Amino acid sequence: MLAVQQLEAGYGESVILRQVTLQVKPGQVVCLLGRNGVGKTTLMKSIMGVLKARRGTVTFKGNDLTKRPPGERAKKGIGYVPQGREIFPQLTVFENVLLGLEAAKGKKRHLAIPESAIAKFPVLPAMYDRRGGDLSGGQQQQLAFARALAAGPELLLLDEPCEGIQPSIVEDIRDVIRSIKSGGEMSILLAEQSLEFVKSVGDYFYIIEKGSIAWEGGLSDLNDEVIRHYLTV
Ligand SMILES: Nc1ncnc2c1ncn2[C@@H]1O[C@H](COP(=O)(O)OP(=O)(O)OP(=O)(O)O)[C@@H](O)[C@H]1O
Repeated sequence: MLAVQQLEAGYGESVILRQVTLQVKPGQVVCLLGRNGVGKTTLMKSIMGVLKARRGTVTFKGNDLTKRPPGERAKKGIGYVPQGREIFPQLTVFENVLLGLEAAKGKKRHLAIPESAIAKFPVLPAMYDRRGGDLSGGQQQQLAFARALAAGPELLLLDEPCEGIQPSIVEDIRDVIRSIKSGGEMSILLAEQSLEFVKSVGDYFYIIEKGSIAWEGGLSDLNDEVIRHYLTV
């Protein structure tokens, strides 16, 4: 479904990602692990097209999207929940969710937020008229998640969704990921620091070190030695 081949990306003079190759298959939850600053967010941005690839390719459902802008990737079915959430603080919760839908489907007169996106976050409708910026961090995370789901993506990029979030909302997010997974119709690429969390939802794991894939494997391969070697700080 998603194939990243030999990707190189960076900022200004500095090259951050080198020869990154990974795959996400239909229905899979694939996790990106790695210590702080190794390039997980840079990879997410490159897949979404927010950051241009310098070399290599990003292919989604057989289409080469490497040179395509983020809006076109969204229309093709890639949803993105960025690190730090990036909701619009001055807009209402409703408008924020609607923007996700518009981004992917184009402006239409009678856009309606799909029930399926909101049903996963039942706290949101009661907050529709509140400004996004007035929500707690956890509520904003749920809003960013719902905004991405509103577009009906086939692949969801989730960048550290649990970072700085209160435990009850982390549990909600875990439940949403599990329900998406059991639905089998969406794939997820998840960057997350919490090992406990990724182990509870992930099917396949990539560990990044200094901008390159240093290890990959299934849940049973992600043993204490691998964790000590690549992930312990
Ligand atoms: N806008 C930017 N301009 C220049 N350098 C950047 C920029 N964003 C990130 N970097 C650098 O790129 C490297 C990789 O950062 P990135 O945010 O991708 O790592 P990460 O694995 O997501 O880290 P974390 O887990 O802390 O979020 C870091 O050295 C960082 O300082």
